[in-house]
Amino acid sequence: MAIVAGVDFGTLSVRATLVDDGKGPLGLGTAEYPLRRKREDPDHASQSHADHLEALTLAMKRALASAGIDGADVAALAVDTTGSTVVMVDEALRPLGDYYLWCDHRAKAEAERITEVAKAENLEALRWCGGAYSSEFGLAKLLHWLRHNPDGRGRFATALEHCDMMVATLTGVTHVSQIRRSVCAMGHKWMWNPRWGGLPPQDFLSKVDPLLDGIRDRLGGLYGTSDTVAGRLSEKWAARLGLKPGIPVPIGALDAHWDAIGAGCRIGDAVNVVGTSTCVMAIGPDVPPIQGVSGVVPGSIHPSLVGIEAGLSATGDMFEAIARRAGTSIRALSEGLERYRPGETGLLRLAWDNGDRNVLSRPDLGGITLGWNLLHTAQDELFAAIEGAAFHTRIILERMMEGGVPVKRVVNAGGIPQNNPVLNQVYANVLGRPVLVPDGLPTGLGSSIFASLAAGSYPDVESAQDAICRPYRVFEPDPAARAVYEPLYGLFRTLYFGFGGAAAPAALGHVLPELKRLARPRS
Ligand SMILES: Nc1ncnc2c1ncn2[C@@H]1O[C@H](COP(=O)(O)OP(=O)(O)O)[C@@H](O)[C@H]1O
Ligand SMILES: O=C(CO)[C@@H](O)[C@@H](O)COP(=O)(O)O
Repeated sequence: MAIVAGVDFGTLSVRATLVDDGKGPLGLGTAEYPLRRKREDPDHASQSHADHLEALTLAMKRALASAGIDGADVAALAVDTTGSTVVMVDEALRPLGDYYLWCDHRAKAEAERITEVAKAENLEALRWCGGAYSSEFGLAKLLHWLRHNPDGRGRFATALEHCDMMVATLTGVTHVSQIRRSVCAMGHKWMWNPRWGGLPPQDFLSKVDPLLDGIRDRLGGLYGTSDTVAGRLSEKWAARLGLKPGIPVPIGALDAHWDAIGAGCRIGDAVNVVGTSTCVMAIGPDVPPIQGVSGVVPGSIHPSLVGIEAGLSATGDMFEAIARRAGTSIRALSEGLERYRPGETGLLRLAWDNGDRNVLSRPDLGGITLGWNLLHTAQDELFAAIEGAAFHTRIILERMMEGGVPVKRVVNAGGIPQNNPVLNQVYANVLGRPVLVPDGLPTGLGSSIFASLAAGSYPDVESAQDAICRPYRVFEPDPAARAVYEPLYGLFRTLYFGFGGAAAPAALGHVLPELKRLARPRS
């Protein structure tokens, strides 16, 4: 048994969790970093490598202090991050600018072009990412950068997912030829899959845009699952983090994937990782591609199973925006939420404030709240937004089940379910089934599980989960809520597919994009 460190880079902060892998969590440290957004361009969301590194140093220091242990006793370190969060680098892995964060939607035109050519070429990879390539995904972001940075192209060597850049930095990689890449990040966000020999063929990529000529080679490196050790903690980073040099660092992964493992995910479970956004995660031995579900990838969540990911592009940030607009905090606005009856507000809220990730894949949609009267409050809107996130999650879960993913248990993981019991109860009522919530789950527990595998404490994910995962608290559905939520869900579906443009006739699908177009500044 060993003490290990699990690092989890979220949207606004990094969390370092120290775990005794035979006993449980010892300490936690967090540190925030800025997210750069622009009111004049809501699609822009960026972060800097330097800010990430500074925050990691601080978070680890805080974690060691809170655990009261000597950093020299930490036997392994693992890192997960958001994604597709992409940075372009030169040959020595120096950033050529800031990261395009996962929620950056500047690459809409590039994503549409990739989807268009993929459809024309009948590219198999498109089916495995749900039938549309997203502006949240890496290839679109890379092409956007190439199109908009003609002066940087000469120094461009490759693009890296945040998890791969962190692992490369911490293990002292100084040249692109030594890069290790995460099958999880590259599989879900870059159409990498061993089924068709890795990335999509170069002639497809060149057809998308000649700026992508030769890109397949530039996205090389050793691709691996997270049970593979990527390297050893460098002297420099051991000194900075207060840890021992030479400890193993496994190949990284996307945050929600390891959060699912940390929440005890097994075959038959759907894990809703509810945080800034929501990722709905499941695993299976053999899963077909599912229309509208933006990723079915072997080895992503669990190294030897197929991982399925779908989600909502806004959740906690939508709640926070409701509180901010009302001049208050989410904590204050949440007080008294437990007094609401299902559907009491008379409001129906679509969680499209950051576009739709699944099942429509439409970043051009915007949030809707329907049913306002003159007496409604911000708290009413918050409750309706929680119900809306639950309805949207139900649409995704139903699509997954129709696609052949068995869902026997629903687990709520991520940061919000730990702090908002009302949300868990609403989810149980809307889904009409029990919702399990790991009791006292520290963010980063999943990351510790992969650190523990790298330390050699356990032979496989399941035995590490048995030792490390938390027991569940169960939220049972209230049968009386069903009478309200069933008809309300019917209305929600009508709105969702109506304004999402997928219903026939698609009479309303143009309304939200048109609102956005008219809001743009005129030249
Ligand atoms: N009590 C709460 N109820 C609802 N949302 C909350 C609450 N506390 C924090 N949030 C939201 O949770 C999000 C952060 O989620 P978390 O899972 O901690 O981080 P991340 O998504 O970065 O991994 C923020 O958008 C924040 O506004
Ligand atoms: O899309 C993924 C993972 O695939 C996430 O990184 C992204 O939704 C952001 O996650 P968080 O909401 O910060 O937990």
